[in-house]
Amino acid sequence: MAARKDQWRGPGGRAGAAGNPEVGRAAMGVRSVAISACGRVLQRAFSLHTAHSTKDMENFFQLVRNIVPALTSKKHKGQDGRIGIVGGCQEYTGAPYFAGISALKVGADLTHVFCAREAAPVIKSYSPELIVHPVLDSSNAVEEVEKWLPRLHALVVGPGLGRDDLLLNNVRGILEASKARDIPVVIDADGLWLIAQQPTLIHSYQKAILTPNRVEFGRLWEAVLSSPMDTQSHSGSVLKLSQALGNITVVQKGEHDLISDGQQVLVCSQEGSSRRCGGQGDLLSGSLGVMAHWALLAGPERTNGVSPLLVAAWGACTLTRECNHQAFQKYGRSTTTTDMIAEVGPAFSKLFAT
Ligand SMILES: NC(=O)C1=CN([C@@H]2O[C@H](COP(=O)(O)OP(=O)(O)OC[C@H]3O[C@@H](n4cnc5c(N)ncnc54)[C@H](O)[C@@H]3O)[C@@H](O)[C@H]2O)[C@@H](O)CC1
Ligand SMILES: Nc1ncnc2c1ncn2[C@@H]1O[C@H](COP(=O)(O)OP(=O)(O)OP(=O)(O)O)[C@@H](O)[C@H]1O
Ligand SMILES: [Mg+2]
Repeated sequence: MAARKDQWRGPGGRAGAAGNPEVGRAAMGVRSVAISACGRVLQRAFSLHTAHSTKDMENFFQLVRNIVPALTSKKHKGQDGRIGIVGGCQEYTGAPYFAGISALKVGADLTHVFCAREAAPVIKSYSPELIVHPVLDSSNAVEEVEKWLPRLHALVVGPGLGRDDLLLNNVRGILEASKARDIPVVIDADGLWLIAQQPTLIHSYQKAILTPNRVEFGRLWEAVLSSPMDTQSHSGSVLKLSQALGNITVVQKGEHDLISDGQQVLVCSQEGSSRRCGGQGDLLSGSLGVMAHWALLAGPERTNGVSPLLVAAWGACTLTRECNHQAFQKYGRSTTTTDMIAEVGPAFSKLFAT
């Protein structure tokens, strides 16, 4: 049994070693692929869909490398990513910071955080690198954010947002405006709370990626599917939720990350660690914001026909878990998300250097 962030784990504190018996098991009509740390296919099961060859899947790291933009002296600031983070309230200032700084460390050029007024000075004080807009609880929040949308390549909605109705209402408007402009949106944390209240907000929007943890996944499931979840097949459940939401990309985080676009399910089992400090999901959503932009820019030709958002999600999951692994090697039980963020550069080079 995997440890949860808030779970007592007994003397020794070691993570349960047992693998998830369900991983790699295909639901009917699901192609499920588990990829090891070295990118080798561990298990595959096929039913209705045409398989990618084993070699294709071994090259999954290469697909991520293919979407990473070249560093050249010909570029100007902003070209490799201007990412917006929508979140940050009185209680939660760490989450939007983690998401924003992670996007920068992965390789975005600029990160804008749109947060509640009270949260802004705090978030600014963590880092001079984030551009912080204290607008999210203002009466004209949607217009204030909309002004920036033409300049943003992707939005990450939800880290540290909280569940205040005023903020959630404003985020509803921001999501509508982002969809109208065809901007990719990663929805995480309390952004998922909003989607569980109103799934139509995001239904069928092909540039949306949802990144629920297990509990957030359960909430979404209840909101959009009347049937009980199949606890025997997590990959089947992720596939089904994606389909019920109009084939948008869903990343279920956990001991193994399951990623689906309603057509197939990828499993990311990159070795992480048994340390489950809060904020790791924020690192993932921020990384995914920039990688989603890169993947869509690169297009399916660069991803061998695999959905660019699947490639981005697999890349961000692999990176987050590798950061966790590397930080844990150094700091063990005292590892925190800040330590993981310090590993983004080395981990990215190790996994995806071009
Ligand atoms: N430093 C910060 O500011 C942080 C703020 N955070 C924010 O805190 C707010 C609430 O986020 P929560 O994640 O607590 O969401 P919820 O309030 O929905 O709580 C989810 C609960 O589920 C538990 N859980 C997670 N994975 C589980 C699993 N696999 N099995 C069983 N239980 C599991 C968690 O421990 C948590 O208590 C969000 O706005 C989030 O962004 C978090 O991102 C953590 C860091
Ligand atoms: N049991 C586990 N073993 C290994 N890695 C895990 C485990 N659970 C989660 N992870 C990894 O941790 C990262 C964050 O997932 P998690 O479920 O902690 O998100 P979260 O609850 O949203 O985090 P946050 O505290 O930022 O809100 C993901 O990359 C996931 O792969
Ligand atoms: Mg979270």
